[in-house]
Amino acid sequence: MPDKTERVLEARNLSKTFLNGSKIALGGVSLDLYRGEILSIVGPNGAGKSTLIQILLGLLHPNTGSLNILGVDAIRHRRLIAHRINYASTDLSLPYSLTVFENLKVYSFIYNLADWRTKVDSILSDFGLSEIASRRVGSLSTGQVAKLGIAKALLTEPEILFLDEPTATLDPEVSGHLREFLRKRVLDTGMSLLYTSHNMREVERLSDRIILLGGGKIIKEGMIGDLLKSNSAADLESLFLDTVKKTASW
Ligand SMILES: Nc1ncnc2c1ncn2[C@@H]1O[C@H](COP(=O)(O)OP(=O)(O)OP(=O)(O)O)[C@@H](O)[C@H]1O
Repeated sequence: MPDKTERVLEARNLSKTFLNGSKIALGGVSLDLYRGEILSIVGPNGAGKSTLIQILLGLLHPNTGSLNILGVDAIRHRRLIAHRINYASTDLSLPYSLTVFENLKVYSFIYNLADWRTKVDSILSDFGLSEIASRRVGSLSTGQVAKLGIAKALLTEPEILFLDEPTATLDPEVSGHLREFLRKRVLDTGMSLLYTSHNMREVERLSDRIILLGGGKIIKEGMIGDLLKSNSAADLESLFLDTVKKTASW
């Protein structure tokens, strides 16, 4: 069982203003992620979700703040822990002329994986991708490409997986399977999952805890049951809409 009291990520006072932007994209966000936890970041368009995830991934440099990941200062020494983290997003494109199998093979080599064939076969089977292993990525549906992106990220068996809107392009049945798969993976391995989503029903079903961002700041955070109770909300969608309405000046 994962130790849900062990912090794997500790972000303090992260802020970001883009040079060409007129407003603050992220205004002093602090958050923790624990081992074996599923944390979702939700918020309206422009709330700062992508900016936050890109800072956590080291793709953007924050103007202020500190970031500790797996015990390492991840702003200064990310290379020390980069192999223990992975990421998938529908914005990340995979080589289109290669097949599903070739994509996973190439990434196994990039990741320098030992026993890559076993890992690729097992991930293909876990994701129900074996039957389309010889199809070129360019011929796949957007949902199949999204699944392959996540499969690719799991090849390295990361301790922390970041996902940017993982199920945005998936139909309800496929996103249901993916949710079950991710939850099982988290339970079996103690992986921590931090992801962004616009789908409140999905967030309710998958997350242990949520952070609601608005205008670059944390507006609400907590366990879903506690949040619904303390805000007398029937579900996350109504809590979200109510909160967005009250802070419409964003
Ligand atoms: N590269 C950039 N240059 C200038 N401004 C940016 C840049 N990236 C984001 N912003 C601005 O920062 C703010 C936060 O954007 P961000 O993309 O982080 O929000 P988001 O919550 O991910 O939105 P969405 O749900 O639409 O993806 C917005 O005002 C956006 O216009």
